[in-house]
Amino acid sequence: MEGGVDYLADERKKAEFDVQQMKIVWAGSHHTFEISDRISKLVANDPAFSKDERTMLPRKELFKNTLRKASYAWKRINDLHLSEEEASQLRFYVDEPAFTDLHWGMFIPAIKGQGTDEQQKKWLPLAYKMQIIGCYAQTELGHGSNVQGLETTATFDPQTDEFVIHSPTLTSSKWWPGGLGKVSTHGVVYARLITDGQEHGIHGFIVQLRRLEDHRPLPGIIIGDIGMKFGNGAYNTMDNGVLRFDHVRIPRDQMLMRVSQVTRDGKVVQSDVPRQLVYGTMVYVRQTIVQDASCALSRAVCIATRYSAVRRQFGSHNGGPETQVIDYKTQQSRLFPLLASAYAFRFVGEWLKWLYTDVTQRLQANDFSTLPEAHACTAGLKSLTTSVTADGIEECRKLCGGHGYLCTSGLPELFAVYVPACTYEGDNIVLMLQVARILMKTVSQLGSGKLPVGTMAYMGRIEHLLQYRCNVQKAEDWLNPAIVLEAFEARAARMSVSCAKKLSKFANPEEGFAELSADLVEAVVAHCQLIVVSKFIEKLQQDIPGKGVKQQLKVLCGVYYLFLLHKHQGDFLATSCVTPKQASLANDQLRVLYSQVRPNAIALVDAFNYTDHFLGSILGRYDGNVYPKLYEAAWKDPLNDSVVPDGYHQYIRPLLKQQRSAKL
Ligand SMILES: CCCCCCCC/C=C\CCCCCC(=O)SCCNC(=O)CCNC(=O)[C@H](O)C(C)(C)COP(=O)(O)OP(=O)(O)OC[C@H]1O[C@@H](n2cnc3c(N)ncnc32)[C@H](O)[C@@H]1OP(=O)(O)O
Ligand SMILES: Cc1cc2nc3c(=O)[nH]c(=O)nc-3n(C[C@H](O)[C@H](O)[C@H](O)COP(=O)(O)OP(=O)(O)OC[C@H]3O[C@@H](n4cnc5c(N)ncnc54)[C@H](O)[C@@H]3O)c2cc1C
Repeated sequence: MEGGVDYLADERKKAEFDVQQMKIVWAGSHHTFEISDRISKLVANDPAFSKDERTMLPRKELFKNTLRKASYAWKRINDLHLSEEEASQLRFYVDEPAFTDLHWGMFIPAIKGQGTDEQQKKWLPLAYKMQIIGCYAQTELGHGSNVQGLETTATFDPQTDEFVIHSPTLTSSKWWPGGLGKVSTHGVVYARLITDGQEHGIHGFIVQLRRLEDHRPLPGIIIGDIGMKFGNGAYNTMDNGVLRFDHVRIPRDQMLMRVSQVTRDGKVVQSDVPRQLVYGTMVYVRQTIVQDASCALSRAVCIATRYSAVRRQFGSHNGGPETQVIDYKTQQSRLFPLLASAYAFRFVGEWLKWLYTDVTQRLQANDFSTLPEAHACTAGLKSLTTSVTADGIEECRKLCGGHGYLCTSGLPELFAVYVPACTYEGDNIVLMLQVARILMKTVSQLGSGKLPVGTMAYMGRIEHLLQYRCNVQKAEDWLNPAIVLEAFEARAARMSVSCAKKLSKFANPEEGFAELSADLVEAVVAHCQLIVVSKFIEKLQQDIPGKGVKQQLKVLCGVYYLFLLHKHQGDFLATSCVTPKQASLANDQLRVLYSQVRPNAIALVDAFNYTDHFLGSILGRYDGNVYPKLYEAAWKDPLNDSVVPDGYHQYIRPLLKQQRSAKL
């Protein structure tokens, strides 16, 4: 803090709860708090990880700088003998998208999830030591969402016991994989398996792309970066790549063979694991993306909340200070639901991580029963949380007024880095439609005696939910979690049943599904919101120590669900889950909760425990010393290097001269 002055000190004194305990709740445990606190400070205090000039660097310099940081980070990880968990926290706090994200986040998980024990033994040690660097090369120029439509071929040649990897068309060029453009030596490449003239669907293959000696592409491989992306700095630190194969040969044992094997004589043998495991890496990453959503949203909310307490406009009485913009009810009604959503996503992310771990353990024991639930939850929650987060970051920018538009606010870059999360790892609408299929299947099986499980279990009480009447009579009734859960369950169930009824009127179900897809997406949103609300409520049933901590979380949970109820009151009214009077009472209660959040708002964002380095925002500085720092930063812009700009003599002077002579 500059000169030890904390301009937000008065705000911090207002807190009605133990912030240190809330930090532990946010982190998930004492252990994770200790690691993230120590590692974030380690990164923040190391000038080699500075981010100050990132948005001003030309692409080549920006990229080289990312390589420098990634290599330095790797050195620190080794020098300090960091554990896997600490190393991953270090990469997180370096806060710069890089090839390492895909190496650790997709290449290694793909080999772990789809490789046989033998393949894992061969490739993982090399990858763990970064003696090879890998990417996840699935998407092509012509197809991303439709994985079955990929065109790259892997044709088995029994003569040589090899696969021939080939890009038969321009549209079969791999396009987008992160780390591919300039760095990766290897890729898990997804291709259409062909043996003996027959197609056997999409499979993953480990393919070496560049020579380890001089980094040049191997024969038959064309490889490069796909070009600048949205925003300054932002995701341009990543070398998203293009890749073409001209009959590139790899040994047979480089097909990832956990799901299917190709024998020496070219026979395809299916294991007893489901084919969908080929998509397993995507399930894993979607789960991490939900956790990442709470990080990105909390970061934007932290900036907007602190700045809203610093910023004053209007309302001065007798020469006194003007009103802090955070005290405007409209500001609160835009900001506090996002604050509550950040907490909600944190807890649902925690739960999803548990679900994923559980599914993985079951898969190892050949129990595949929970795979559809894992697919539905990761797909649906990835879509819901990334959409809300992307919109939320932009809302936070607006909440910061004009200064939010400056790169030094940190918000434009955060938005630009974050917004592709709505597209990568599955376009949000495409994924919602996957969940819609599962929902419709669940509804259609309701009469069959097969009870729905997991997050769909509420559908098992369909009779009751279709007859349900909400019995809220006064505003405080909306603080009763049981009432809220039933209202959300009834809304989700009724929307699904309504879609299923309409669907049954179509002779061709696929045509019906396409025709009703917009309604189906709305039903999926209702279902996923129910999951988030229910996991928040479950969290509150745990023992949460610390003065006032649980109470604050109750308030935030209330803000989260009552805001959703208010925003989607059309759904709740149209499905007769609430009456107009009850919806109005919900909104009354929401306003009460906003006023309870207000004194705690700064402490609630302090609980994220973000360093100023990580936040990367003058508006979000911990000490609230915004104006002098904004003023200082302006002078550091390269445009201010000279008083008279380059180009003056060429363009401005002749213009001014011409106007003067015209006047004369
Ligand atoms: C703090 C943590 C920090 C970490 C931060 C992480 C952030 C990372 C940051 C940056 C990294 C960015 C990485 C981005 C990488 C990528 O984008 S990789 C490419 C991702 N591509 C996609 O996601 C493609 C999306 N498309 C698909 O997933 C599928 O093609 C499809 C599901 C849309 C359709 O597939 P299709 O084969 O046509 O399937 P269907 O016929 O519809 O379904 C057949 C059955 O399979 C079930 N199913 C589908 N997918 C899965 C799955 N993933 N898992 C399990 N099961 C699945 C589906 O329900 C059907 O089941 P039934 O037969 O029972 O009906
Ligand atoms: C920053 C970034 C990083 C990426 N990294 C990687 C990577 O490392 N490896 C990799 O393999 N890929 C990567 N990708 C690719 C990414 O996974 C795909 O772009 C993504 O899956 C979306 O597919 P698409 O581009 O084919 O979109 P499209 O499917 O072409 O989507 C276009 C539009 O069509 C709509 N649409 C498509 N199908 C349907 C349907 N059935 N019903 C209704 N609407 C539909 C979509 O909603 C969307 O509005 C990355 C992408 C980005 C942006």
